[in-house]
Amino acid sequence: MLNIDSVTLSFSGKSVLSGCYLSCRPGEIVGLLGRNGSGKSSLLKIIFGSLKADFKHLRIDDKIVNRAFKSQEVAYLPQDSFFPSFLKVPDVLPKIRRSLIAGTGIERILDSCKDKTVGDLSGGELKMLETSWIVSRPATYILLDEPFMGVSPIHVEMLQELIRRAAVTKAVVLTDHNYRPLMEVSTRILLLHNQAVYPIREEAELVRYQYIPDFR
Ligand SMILES: Nc1ncnc2c1ncn2[C@@H]1O[C@H](COP(=O)(O)OP(=O)(O)OP(=O)(O)O)[C@@H](O)[C@H]1O
Repeated sequence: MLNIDSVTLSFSGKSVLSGCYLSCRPGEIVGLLGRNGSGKSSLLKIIFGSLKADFKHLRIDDKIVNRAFKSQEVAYLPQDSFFPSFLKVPDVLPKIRRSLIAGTGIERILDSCKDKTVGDLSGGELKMLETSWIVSRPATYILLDEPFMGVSPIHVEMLQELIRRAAVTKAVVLTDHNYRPLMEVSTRILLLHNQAVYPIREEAELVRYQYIPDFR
């Protein structure tokens, strides 16, 4: 189980996170929502260890961890592309676990890109390649920052299936502003609001916290 609490973060004296917590165990998909600038990416980076918090208490499988990336137990997909554009797709494909993508539609799409470089891919193709690669890592804890961004609805469905398959043995934490697909795939939902984390049980609560408008 991954457990982070008491997260405090500020930039130039401006507080971003104050006493935040998050936990996730294999089999769970935790969806993290929050308005632009609420600190979702910062929280994921703090868990991964690429951003230093003012304070945090992180435990993975009951061990106190400072920088999770060192342990290889946590893998992180940043919001922006991280593969270099010159990388050849056929060099990435063998590192993707076929059992995770077979029959989802992603396998067919990625195989059709096997003569391309990363720079040739469309935004959606790139997201599918990167997400498939990250969930294929041996890490037990997978952090996904906006995996649905720029992905068309039919392909979002494929990514949801990929995430569900990964979560059979792993724990997944994901953020996204496509809140409906995020809510569909998540087993638990959290909202970052006013620097703190709130558990969300139903969509109506997102209206109350003014994350989504009241459509009524
Ligand atoms: N390196 C930095 N220096 C100064 N301020 C920063 C830095 N990184 C993030 N911030 C600020 O911290 C706040 C939280 O940013 P963060 O990227 O974590 O938000 P987010 O919830 O992921 O937003 P979005 O949904 O727009 O991606 C924002 O106000 C942002 O401007």
